[in-house]
Amino acid sequence: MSSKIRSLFQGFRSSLDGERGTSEAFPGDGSSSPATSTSTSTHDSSPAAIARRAPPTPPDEKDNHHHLKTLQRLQKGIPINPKNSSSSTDGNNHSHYEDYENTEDMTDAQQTEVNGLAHSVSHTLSLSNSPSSTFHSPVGSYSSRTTLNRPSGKQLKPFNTQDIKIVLLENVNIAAREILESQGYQIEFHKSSLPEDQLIEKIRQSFKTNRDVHVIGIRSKTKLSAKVLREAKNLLVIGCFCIGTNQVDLEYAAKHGISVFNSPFSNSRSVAELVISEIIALARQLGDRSMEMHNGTWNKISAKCWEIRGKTLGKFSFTPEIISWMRPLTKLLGIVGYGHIGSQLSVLGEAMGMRVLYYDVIPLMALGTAKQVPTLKDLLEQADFVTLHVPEIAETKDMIGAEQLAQMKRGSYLINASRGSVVNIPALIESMRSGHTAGAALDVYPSEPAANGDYFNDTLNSWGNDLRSLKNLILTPHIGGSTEVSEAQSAIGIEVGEALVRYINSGSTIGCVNMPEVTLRSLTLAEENHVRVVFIHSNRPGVLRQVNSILGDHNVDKQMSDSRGDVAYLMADISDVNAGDIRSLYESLEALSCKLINRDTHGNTLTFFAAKIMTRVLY
Ligand SMILES: NC(=O)C1=CN([C@@H]2O[C@H](COP(=O)(O)OP(=O)(O)OC[C@H]3O[C@@H](n4cnc5c(N)ncnc54)[C@H](O)[C@@H]3O)[C@@H](O)[C@H]2O)C=CC1
Ligand SMILES: O=C(O)C(=O)COP(=O)(O)O
Repeated sequence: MSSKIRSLFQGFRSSLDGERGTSEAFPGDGSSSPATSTSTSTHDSSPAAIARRAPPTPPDEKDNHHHLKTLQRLQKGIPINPKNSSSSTDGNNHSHYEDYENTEDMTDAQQTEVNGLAHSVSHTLSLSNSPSSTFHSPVGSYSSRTTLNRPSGKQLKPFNTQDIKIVLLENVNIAAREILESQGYQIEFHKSSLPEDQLIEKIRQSFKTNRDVHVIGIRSKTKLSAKVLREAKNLLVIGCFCIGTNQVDLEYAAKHGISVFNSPFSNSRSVAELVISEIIALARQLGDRSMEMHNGTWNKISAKCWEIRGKTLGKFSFTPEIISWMRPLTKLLGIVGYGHIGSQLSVLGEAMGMRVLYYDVIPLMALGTAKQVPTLKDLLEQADFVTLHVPEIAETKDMIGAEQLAQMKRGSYLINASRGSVVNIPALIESMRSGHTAGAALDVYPSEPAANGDYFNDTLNSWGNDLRSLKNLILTPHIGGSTEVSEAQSAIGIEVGEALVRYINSGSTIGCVNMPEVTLRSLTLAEENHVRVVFIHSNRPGVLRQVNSILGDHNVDKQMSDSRGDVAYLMADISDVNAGDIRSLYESLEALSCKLINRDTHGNTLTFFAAKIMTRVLY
């Protein structure tokens, strides 16, 4: 990368850092765009047509220079011409973007150009939104973003699901929609989430066919319970266009051969930055001062307002005793859950002069001078700010209740941007009313509305109005990951969109959260009579023997199999398969079952156990 490009990019980053404002649109936001649209791509997705497509030409530095210029102009609200942005420097363009505060308000075509620029810049310069993006990253998950742009081997096509039909909910970013449409898949797009009964109805009616949905794409609101999944008889895969996957019944999905993908860290930095802003805002009671000013009240006070940095020692030299005496004056940040978000926060907190302690259920390498503590209690007793970054699982439900709040120091603060179920809200209200907890910031709630509107009251959660009445309590509508244009939302769209395409077209489960991770190198164009078999089955003895006896009629070139709990995933590339063989191969695998002994409470019972969960043949 030339130094010119690098310095341009640095300028671009600092302009982002300095000028970014975030907001999120949902239905009810007055947007005039239709809430639902169905698009049927006219692309020819046959293997031959796909193979004919030329691989994309990588943009050269000149293009980067231009893209960066354009992005800088977008960030500054300077008009550019979406049809011919290369002429944007002449100052004579009439902007299609200038009135928009964010791309949620843009048309799809305008978002497309912005995302395209961002995607192109980030791919070409190998940029990451997150300085420590490889930390804890699952194999292949982040680097996989570039895979679709590489010239690859033969593009496979599912045998028994020719027309892939996708329902996208919760305003999934345009970047994802483009990736999926470019494959010729059909997409039904919805801006908001749907409650269970409506979702079931939607699945039943989608694409005017009977439950013919192959892919569902959601964010954090849509609950894909067993009841909902049971209706989606043809579902192959779920894309969670977010980090959390607690909204999906992962076990039910796996047992029915439905793979689930998420974006493990594309919005981690966005959450960490929001938390940093909240730490300062709580320490200075910014929320209250701002609210007072909005109501016309000037209330200049310094009582119970603090800096968060460590106390500087200035030019004087102090004895170690004095230094250790001064250390407690440094504000201590306590991070619960030191994963992608927690560890980002650790770096940012230290950069602002805070000391960092963290608690996690597994031993993790400390970044900087942060220290892991053995128990949650150790952390709660010492930290001035406690911030929660754990997943929603049984162990984290009500993790912070009355007992834990009492263990926290008097005058300390609590921040929750993980999941609403992690904090017992009535206990927090009590602790704040008593003055024990000096302030809190909540981004997530046990029940959250499916769309934007006047929903934050006692109807949704019984204590909604109690929360609204509390001082020094920052309430945000689950916006931790809500940044866009080359940041969280478009990055997530690209990452999950590409994972879905890889899964549908090649069966690869790399990055999957509920299946074993299995992949094989691509088939080449020269391998004409080769097909790929994906067989998801119960993890029981004897199944592989039966599968291999079916595959054995052909030549098994390569094979990989792995299991996760009760479910096993086998992928095999076999050759010498004529077009006419594909159906019988598929049907033999579909019919596969094996005999097992199941014991009931009264003794031994001989039963037949169906081994097959799902068969896919890709050719
Ligand atoms: N507010 C928002 O918009 C967003 C919220 N989130 C939430 O934040 C959560 C954390 O995200 P990441 O850092 O990316 O997840 P991660 O999986 O990278 O890290 C979670 C960490 O929590 C630890 N952990 C699990 N159970 C624990 C327990 N009982 N006690 C202590 N530590 C425990 C894990 O070992 C892991 O290190 C997500 O699961 C999601 O629910 C994520 C993104 C955006
Ligand atoms: O990524 C996550 O887990 C989040 O909580 C963000 O959710 P969202 O995409 O904003 O609904």
